[in-house]
Amino acid sequence: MERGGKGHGDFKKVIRQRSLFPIISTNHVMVVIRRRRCMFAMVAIAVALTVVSFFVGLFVTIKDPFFSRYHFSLSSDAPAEVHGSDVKARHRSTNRQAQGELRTTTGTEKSNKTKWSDLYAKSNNSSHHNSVMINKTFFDNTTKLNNELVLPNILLIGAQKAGTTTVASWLHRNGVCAAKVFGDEPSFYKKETHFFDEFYDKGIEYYVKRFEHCTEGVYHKGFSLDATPNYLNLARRVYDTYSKNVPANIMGSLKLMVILREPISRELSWYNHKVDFFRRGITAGYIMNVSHKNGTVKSFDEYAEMLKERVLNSPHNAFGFYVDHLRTWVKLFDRQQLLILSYDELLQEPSRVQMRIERFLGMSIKDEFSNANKIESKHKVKEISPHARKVLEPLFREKNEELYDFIRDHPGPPLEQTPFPRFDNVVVQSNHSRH
Ligand SMILES: Nc1ncnc2c1ncn2[C@@H]1O[C@H](COP(=O)(O)OS(=O)(=O)O)[C@@H](OP(=O)(O)O)[C@H]1O
Repeated sequence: MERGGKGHGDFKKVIRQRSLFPIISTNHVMVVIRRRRCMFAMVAIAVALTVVSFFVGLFVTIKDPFFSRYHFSLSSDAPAEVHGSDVKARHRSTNRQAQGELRTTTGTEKSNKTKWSDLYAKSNNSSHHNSVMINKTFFDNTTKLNNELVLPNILLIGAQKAGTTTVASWLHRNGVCAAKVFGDEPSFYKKETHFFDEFYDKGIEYYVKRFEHCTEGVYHKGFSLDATPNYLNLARRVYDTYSKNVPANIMGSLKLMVILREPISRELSWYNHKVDFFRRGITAGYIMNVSHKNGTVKSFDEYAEMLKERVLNSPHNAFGFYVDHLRTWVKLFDRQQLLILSYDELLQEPSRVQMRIERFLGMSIKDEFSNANKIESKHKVKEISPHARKVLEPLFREKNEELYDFIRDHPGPPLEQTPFPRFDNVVVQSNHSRH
């Protein structure tokens, strides 16, 4: 049926007729059209590829200075473990990202499955000693820090009175960069910056000032150390500061170390420290609780009674409740970043502690520990009385048990002592009689 105008059949016919004239057939036209479509598609793909490669190129150019400036530490290639927290899961994914970047950069690194033992074996190879990064990264362009941020990449977080001065000075003597001491500040700032406990409010610039010289190249290990033992209960602040200011892959190579000492003996050592300072006329607030109101010095028995009250009133501040603090660290940081050391081993077999630290950091040190920060005073209390023990043992017993379980259930780097020695199996008193 015709509806006015030409029907569909007529239209085809016209095309066919027109196509016959002068040279090309309809089939030819269709083929040409198809080829053109093909060509358009190919041109479109080519344009798209060009655009994509342009942006990839731009991205790599922007990132390139970053790659060339940083040496990635072995630990950024380490498998991350997650113990169920969101933060840790995020950390793991960023670690994977770092591994991806590392492979892109060098094309030679191993996959996620690289074993820690392999990494340690690699780190024994001298060519790897220098490949440990300095935590140095681009900072917010609006800061006045030359667009660089330098934070220490080893934190010795405690415990107070557990031989931290000995370990820190050994590392400093052997090429690990120490914090800068300004003007007439006391020299202990070289070891302990107290940023996270005392000067946190001063902001990151304050911390950076202490370590910015550590990029000068004279520190052949590429390591810088803050050994403030008061950080033990400040994991959250450390995590917040590093995670805000340092790329996740570099943050993953932060090395954390802690030395644990039997808590009652640690308290005795801290008591002796404070009494010594008090007798020398130093009256900082934290020292005053070793004295009575009339200015006489408390005995350790009296001090133990007071300590018990304080710990029960504010358990989260008790340094001797190691397990509580370690739980937080391990929630926020990868367990493989944290090396737990034993004071008793430091006392009895220092060379083994040295070996653990060397392997954990990936460096080799010929020098040995010397015995630092030992108080020599005729007033020093050397033995824990039965009374003080009776007061303090019940306070720490349960937490000690939790600690052993925790360390067993959360295995650390392979170089860590396993099993961790129970405090009640080892000599409880300090090194007084041994050195
Ligand atoms: N090599 C070695 N082996 C065993 N014990 C050692 C060693 N070096 C230091 N010490 C003892 O550790 C105590 C001081 O620890 P810290 O340096 O961490 O103290 S501080 O928190 O920095 O004030 C202090 O303990 P006490 O003597 O019991 O008070 C030091 O004597």
